[in-house]
Amino acid sequence: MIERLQISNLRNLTQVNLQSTVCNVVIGANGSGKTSLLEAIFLLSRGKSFRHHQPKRYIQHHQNNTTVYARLNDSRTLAIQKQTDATTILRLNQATVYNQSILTEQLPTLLIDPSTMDMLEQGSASRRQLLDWLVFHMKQGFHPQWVAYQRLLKQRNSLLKKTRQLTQVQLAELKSWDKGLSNHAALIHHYREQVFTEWQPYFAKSVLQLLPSYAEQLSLSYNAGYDTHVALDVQLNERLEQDLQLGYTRIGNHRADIHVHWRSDNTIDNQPTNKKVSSSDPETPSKLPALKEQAANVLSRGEKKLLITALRLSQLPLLLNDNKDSGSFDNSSTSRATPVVLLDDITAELDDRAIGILLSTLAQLPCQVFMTSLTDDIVPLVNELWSKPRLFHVKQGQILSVD
Ligand SMILES: Nc1ncnc2c1ncn2[C@@H]1O[C@H](COP(=O)(O)OP(=O)(O)OP(=O)(O)O)[C@@H](O)[C@H]1O
Repeated sequence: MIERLQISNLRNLTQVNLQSTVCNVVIGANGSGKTSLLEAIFLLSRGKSFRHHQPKRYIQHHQNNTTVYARLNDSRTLAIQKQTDATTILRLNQATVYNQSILTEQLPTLLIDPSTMDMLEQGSASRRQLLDWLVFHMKQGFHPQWVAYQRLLKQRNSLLKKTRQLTQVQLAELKSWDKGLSNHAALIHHYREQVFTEWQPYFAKSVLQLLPSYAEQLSLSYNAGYDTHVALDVQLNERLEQDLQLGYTRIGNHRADIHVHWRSDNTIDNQPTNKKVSSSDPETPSKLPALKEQAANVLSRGEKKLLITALRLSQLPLLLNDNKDSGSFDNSSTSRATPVVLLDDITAELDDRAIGILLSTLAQLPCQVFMTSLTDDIVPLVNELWSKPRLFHVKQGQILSVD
């Protein structure tokens, strides 16, 4: 859990130094700097912003760098400095580290913000990241495989981009990369599939809480991005001509996706397709044929937000149970940090009932929460759910603790 947070030169946050607790509520007007505070914590955890990829966008104007520092309740310290040319300096317990994943492991952050509310309609990347967030934190072997896969994929794509006609030497090189890709792909898929299977009952439970009328109708599916019954290199070889025309690799783990499906209830499956259904036909069965659709095509905008909240929220108890099972909530130096949940302006996104369910679920879990809000309407509920929440007011980049 973050106990002390220091930020310098991130957007309008020139110097922030605050002491945080389990639940932290940050209240301020539009443009005061609330989201920037969450952005800083996310940056420390993930090495990137959830708003802009280029550091010069979030580094304060006329400054060369931004720094975020956190001291956790077990005295571990984490720090990141991003410079305008994207140079990154990372520190764990004052020692320089060269891999962002080391900080990510120490500080798992889960973000629920307005921009993630479109993930059902967007391309697969944000949904894949949703699954990979869990896989990263639950399966230690995943990240090195993913890094190695990405490296080979990049090499392959740059070759495909360069030429449409491979020389013998290039072909031999490509085949050796494909072999490597195939080995990493099998493991990446294995980890993802395992975690996906464990996730499903948690997702069903969250849907039951947040979208009870859809409890029987919504289900998740995972698409590996290629046919997992055949080795990836065999498929890449078969598709080589197409990939050369496209200039990139069309199939593989980098194309994996998760989908939420909606299925009508009160239905029958296997309705003969040649049978005309008519309500006046005495032979017409009382139930209608089953309908299946992507949930995004059926749910209202508000329901989609609830669904995305259910997807996110369901990940936490799974991760926390996994931590317990793997014995990592002990005092050893390898113990995982408490997950930090970043809720940006949820009152603008969700109705009161959903906010109540979301917050009461979070209050029961061993996680830390930072939430932002335009008004203090949320405070009575927070006071009911958490024993000593901290309240902060933000004004033009100045953050003041209320208590
Ligand atoms: N690179 C930058 N340098 C300095 N200030 C910036 C930079 N980028 C954005 N800002 C300013 O930082 C302020 C804080 O923005 P932020 O998104 O954190 O506000 P917010 O409190 O979350 O607002 P809202 O409630 O409207 O979402 C804005 O006024 C914006 O103009």
